[in-house]
Amino acid sequence: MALEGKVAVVTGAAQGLGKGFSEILLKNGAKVALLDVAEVAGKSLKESLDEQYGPDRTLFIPCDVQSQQQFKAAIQKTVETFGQLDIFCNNAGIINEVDWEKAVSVNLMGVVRGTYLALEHMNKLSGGQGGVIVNIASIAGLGPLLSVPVYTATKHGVVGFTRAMADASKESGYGIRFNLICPTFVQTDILNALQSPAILGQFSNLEDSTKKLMEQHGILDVSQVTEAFLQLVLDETKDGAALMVLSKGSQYSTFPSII
Ligand SMILES: NC(=O)C1=CN([C@@H]2O[C@H](COP(=O)(O)OP(=O)(O)OC[C@H]3O[C@@H](n4cnc5c(N)ncnc54)[C@H](O)[C@@H]3O)[C@@H](O)[C@H]2O)C=CC1
Ligand SMILES: CCCCC/C=C\C=C\C(=O)C/C=C\C/C=C\CCCC(=O)O
Repeated sequence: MALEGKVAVVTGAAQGLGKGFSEILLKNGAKVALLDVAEVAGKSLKESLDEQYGPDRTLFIPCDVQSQQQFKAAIQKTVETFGQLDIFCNNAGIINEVDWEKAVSVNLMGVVRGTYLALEHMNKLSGGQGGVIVNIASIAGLGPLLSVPVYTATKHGVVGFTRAMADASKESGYGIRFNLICPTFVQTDILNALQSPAILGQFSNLEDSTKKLMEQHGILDVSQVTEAFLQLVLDETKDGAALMVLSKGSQYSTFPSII
C-alpha cells in the first residue's frame, strides 16, 4: 500500500471530514493519531476503527487545537508511540460569527500552531524526515461567503499562511510539502450553523441567500473530499497547491502572480 509505514496526525478527526481523512489514510496503510476536543465521539471512533484495522493502527488523543500545551503533548505522544511523523492534517474548524474570536482562534491560530509544532518533528533542518502538511481551508478561503465573514477571513488566512509556508519550506529546505483543500459545502454537522442564530448572530437574516448558494454549488459527500485529500498527500509534484473540490469535480486554484 502507498502509505505503508507512514504516520499521520489529523485534527478534528472524531467526525465529518476529519474522520473521512483518517479513514482514507488507514485504508492506504498509514497509522493515524486522531486528535479532537470531542472525547466521547473520538473514543467511539477509535473503538470502531480498532475492529477494522486493529488497535495498533490508531491513537485517539483528546486535544483542543487552541491549547499549545495539549497540542504539543499530543504530537509528542504520537511520535513516541509510532516513532515518526510524516503527514499532518490541520482540519479542525468551526463556524461562530457571534464568538468570532473563538473562530479565529480555532480556524487560523490552531492551523498556525499545529503547523509550527509539526515542523519541530518533520523539518529536515531539525532532524526530521520531511513529509506533507495538508491544511483544510474552504472555497470560502478563495471567495466570500456572505453570512460568515469571520469564517471567510480565517479561511483566507489559512490559504495565505499555507502558500507562504510552502515557499519558505522550498527556499529553506525543510523537505515538507504544504497543500490546501478548498471544498465547497460538504454534508457534515457544520452545515447546522445555517439554522442557528446563536452561531450566525447579526448575519442570521442571510439564511435564504446562503441556501441559494448551496443550491447553486451543491452539497458534496465526505468521500468526494477525501479522494482529493489523498491525491495531495500522494502526489509528490504538488506543493503550494490549493485543490478546490466542487460538485463538478476537483480543480487546482490559480492565483495572481504579484511577488
Ligand atoms: N462541511 C463543509 O461544508 C466544509 C467544511 N470545511 C472545513 O472542513 C473542516 C472540518 O469540518 P467538518 O468536518 O465539516 O465539520 P464538523 O463540525 O463535522 O467536524 C469538526 C470537528 O472538529 C472538531 N473540533 C472543533 N473545534 C475543535 C478544537 N478546538 N480542537 C480540536 N478539534 C475541534 C469537532 O469536535 C469536530 O469533530 C473545517 O475546517 C471546516 O471549516 C471546509 C469547507 C466546507
Ligand atoms: C451560513 C453558513 C453556514 C452554512 C454553511 C456551512 C458550512 C460551510 C462551510 C464552508 O467552508 C463553506 C463552503 C462553501 C462556500 C461556498 C461558496 C462561497 C462563495 C465563494 C465564491 O463563489 O466566490
